[in-house]
Amino acid sequence: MKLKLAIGADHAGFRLKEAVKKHLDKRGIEYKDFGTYSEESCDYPDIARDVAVAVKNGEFDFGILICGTGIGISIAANKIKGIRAALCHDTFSAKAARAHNNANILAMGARVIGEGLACEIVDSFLSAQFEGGRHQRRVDKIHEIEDMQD
Ligand SMILES: O=C(CO)[C@H](O)[C@H](O)COP(=O)(O)O
Repeated sequence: MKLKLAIGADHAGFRLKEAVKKHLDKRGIEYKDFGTYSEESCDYPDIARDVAVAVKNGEFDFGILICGTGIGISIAANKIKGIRAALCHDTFSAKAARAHNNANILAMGARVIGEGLACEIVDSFLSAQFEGGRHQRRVDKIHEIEDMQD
């Protein structure tokens, strides 16, 4: 299956986003860059919203979001119904985020990890498969909680 990704970052994540894009280019993985496009200060919820909505609408298989810590941008993305954004700073968590949580967005903090590790985390996230079974039941329960808010 040919993957299509949505990628976005705030000003703090801009440089790491560019490094991850280069890595995706090398791997021949298609993506759309939702910005930001410079290190000029901006607000991470704006980027999180655009990427999360595009992933939720099925335009992309997965999203990648980067801010300084990865915290704000993942919190914001998780406000979109159907989004399971996972903040990962190690490859084990990135793999588990897909295998157990069926995460559809990977979030990272550019002020926390370097480019090499970030690219390995992206690879781990993209190569893992959701295992279903008991994990599906738990993911369903997450979305039941979401539905309680309507
Ligand atoms: O990590 C972040 C949110 O979780 C932001 O990137 C960070 O808060 C931006 O800070 P500043 O405006 O001081 O560069």
